[in-house]
Amino acid sequence: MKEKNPWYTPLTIIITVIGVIAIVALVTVAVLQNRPLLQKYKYGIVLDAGSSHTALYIYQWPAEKDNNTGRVEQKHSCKVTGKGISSYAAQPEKAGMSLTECMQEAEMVVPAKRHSETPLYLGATAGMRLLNIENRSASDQVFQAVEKALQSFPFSYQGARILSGQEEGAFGWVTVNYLDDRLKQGLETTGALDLGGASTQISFVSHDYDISESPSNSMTFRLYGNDYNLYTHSFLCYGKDQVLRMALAKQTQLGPSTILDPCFHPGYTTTRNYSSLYDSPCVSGRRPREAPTNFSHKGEGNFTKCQEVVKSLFNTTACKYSKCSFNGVFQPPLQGPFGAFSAYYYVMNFLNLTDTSIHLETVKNNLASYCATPWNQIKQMHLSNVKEKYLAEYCFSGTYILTLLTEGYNFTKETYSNIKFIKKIKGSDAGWTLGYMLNLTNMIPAEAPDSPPLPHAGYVSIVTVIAVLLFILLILSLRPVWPRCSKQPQIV
Ligand SMILES: Nc1ccn([C@@H]2O[C@H](COP(=O)(O)OP(=O)(O)O)[C@@H](O)[C@H]2O)c(=O)n1
Ligand SMILES: [Ca+2]
Repeated sequence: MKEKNPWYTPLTIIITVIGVIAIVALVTVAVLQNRPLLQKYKYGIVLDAGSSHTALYIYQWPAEKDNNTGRVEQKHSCKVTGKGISSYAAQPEKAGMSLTECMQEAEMVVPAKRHSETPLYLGATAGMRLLNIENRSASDQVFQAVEKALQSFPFSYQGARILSGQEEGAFGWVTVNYLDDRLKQGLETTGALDLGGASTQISFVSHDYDISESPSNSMTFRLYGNDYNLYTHSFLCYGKDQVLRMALAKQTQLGPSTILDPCFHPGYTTTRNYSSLYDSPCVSGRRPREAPTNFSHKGEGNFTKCQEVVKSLFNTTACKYSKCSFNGVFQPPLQGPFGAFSAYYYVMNFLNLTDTSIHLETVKNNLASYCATPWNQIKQMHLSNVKEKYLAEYCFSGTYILTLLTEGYNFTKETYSNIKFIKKIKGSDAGWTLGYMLNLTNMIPAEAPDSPPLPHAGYVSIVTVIAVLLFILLILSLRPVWPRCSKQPQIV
């Protein structure tokens, strides 16, 4: 008689079928549940309300990783037409209205279903700091108008405020080092140099120095499990537009109706208005008595003399600390590489001077010959692509940048090459906005995130193998009779 195969009982067949279905279901759930959500992003919007203009930045990051490992990147930027919000002091509603176009662009860029969860921040810098000093109620009204405008959009509005100089400097440093992947990996950090129109910031980590010498210049962070003692300072009125005012004001004190300015090209001549020159807390103390309404501003094109004028705006004598930059401000010795962005980049890029491996003397000589170039020639070469107002000021701005770096911050001909003039890092603009958003959304954890114990594929494989093993075990334990064998089988 043919022996009946004991495996072919109805019970084992049913169990096998159920088991196979269960395993398939288990693996499918494991795969679906943990599948990386491709192309799903979250968004954040930051408005940088600078002294000269406002810019909107949209950031995005993978939706499932917002808290630790996800990389935040700039998705879009929009430059608001017109001047900075502080210029609307006399008609605040227009400050709000000026933002409309860029905000509408943001509505298009951020997918509609993410609008309501997308945080929206506005941070104002030195232009509003100055307006706040000069006219508190005008600054409040500008913020009210801006707030009203921003709240009319479908995003999650998180407020508009003036950043302190320390915040502006520190968040710029966070941005640069985050984008360079230096924080997560605990690498040596890069210092940040930011030049605006109304203020300028320097921030760097100095290891072997006691930053507590000047507590107002120090910020401590714990990021990804590493501690940082950051030195940071913001010089109000030392952005390039306010420094130009100070330089002009200094020179008008000598002869009130005409200035022969070494920082402008030979042949340059324009009529300027005294009231608008002195319309800033940075210069209001210098207003000459009995000044005429206008003065004539003529260019001389002399780099060396221009440097003397700029140097005279730095007080390098008074210092109550072990070491100072200028104006009695503490600064530890410079350390490590530096990234110089915003107006540092715009100016040096226009002047073709972004290569810092070139000897500092050569850089100065090149700038000197640019400054000495007659204004007509400069206009012929560049007026087609650069606004006249900007074009006229590059000699001054270049001279200011070199003087600030060397006489102000004490970069030498040896350390000058540690500076890199940058605009973007991996597609995102260098500036304080990204660092500000990362901080406010808690996207940089204090401790290093635990890396997942297994990659996704490994997890799915292990679940599958274990399920199959359990299933085999179940079948074996339920087998009716073990054929031609009296001993228990051994499972290997
Ligand atoms: N393409 C550009 C854009 C801005 N800039 C200058 O960069 C500076 C930006 O300063 P900002 O508006 O951020 O002012 P702060 O509030 O940072 O002091 C201004 O002096 C602008 O004139 C430039 O030189 N070229
Ligand atoms: Ca700025």
